Amino acid sequence: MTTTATKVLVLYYSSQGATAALAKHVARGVNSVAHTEAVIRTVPRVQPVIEQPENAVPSTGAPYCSHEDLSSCAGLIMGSPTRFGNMAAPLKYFWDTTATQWLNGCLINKPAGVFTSSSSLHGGQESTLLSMYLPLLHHGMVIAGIPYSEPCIHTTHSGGGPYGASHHSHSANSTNTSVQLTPEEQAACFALGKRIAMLASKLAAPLPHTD
Ligand SMILES: Cc1cc2nc3c(=O)[nH]c(=O)nc-3n(C[C@H](O)[C@H](O)[C@H](O)COP(=O)(O)O)c2cc1C
Repeated sequence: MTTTATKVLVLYYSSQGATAALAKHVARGVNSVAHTEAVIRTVPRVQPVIEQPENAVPSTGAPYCSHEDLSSCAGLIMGSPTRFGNMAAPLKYFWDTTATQWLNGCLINKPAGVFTSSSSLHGGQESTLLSMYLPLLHHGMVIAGIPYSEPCIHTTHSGGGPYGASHHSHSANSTNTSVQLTPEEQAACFALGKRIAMLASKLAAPLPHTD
């Protein structure tokens, strides 16, 4: 990570690996923009207190997101599995710890986008994407989806739409998720990452001086 790069936070939760696969392609899109770098972060599972709490550092995969990651990013792209048409509890729990960041306004005017994975095609991808917008709007972020100028949005037969990137994991039961993304799903992730990175670069640029 160079100190001059514009950082775009790719924040996701994934239990079976599909949303993690989407995050990699989103990050690829972010990194395709000059002087912009993806910072990939996850969040711990939420567990009942009678169970063993998570370790402070994950044994594999992306590091856990810190509040410093929020304040230092120039843009944010959030991904969650669809859980009953909504974002997964670990991400909601993370946002519930961000009252200080809401008060100090560290995310205001920064661009944000979202992505999801669901097992059924009409099982709530769009409602999940919209549910993820809510905390981002409360934090004052500028929401951006995927425009119809992207060919993948027209040709996809599974995930990807104007609300954000997505994946149809096809599993009949939620324990057998497919992480194989179609070319259109990959393209939608890339387009979303690239768009948020371009917006972050522009919005992070110093404003012209006026008297
Ligand atoms: C508690 C729970 C609720 C779920 N709710 C939905 C749902 O509403 N609609 C749907 O299509 N899939 C639902 N799923 C399936 C997951 O969204 C799907 O398997 C997804 O691809 C998992 O992503 P991951 O591999 O990143 O964990 C649910 C899974 C679980 C465990």
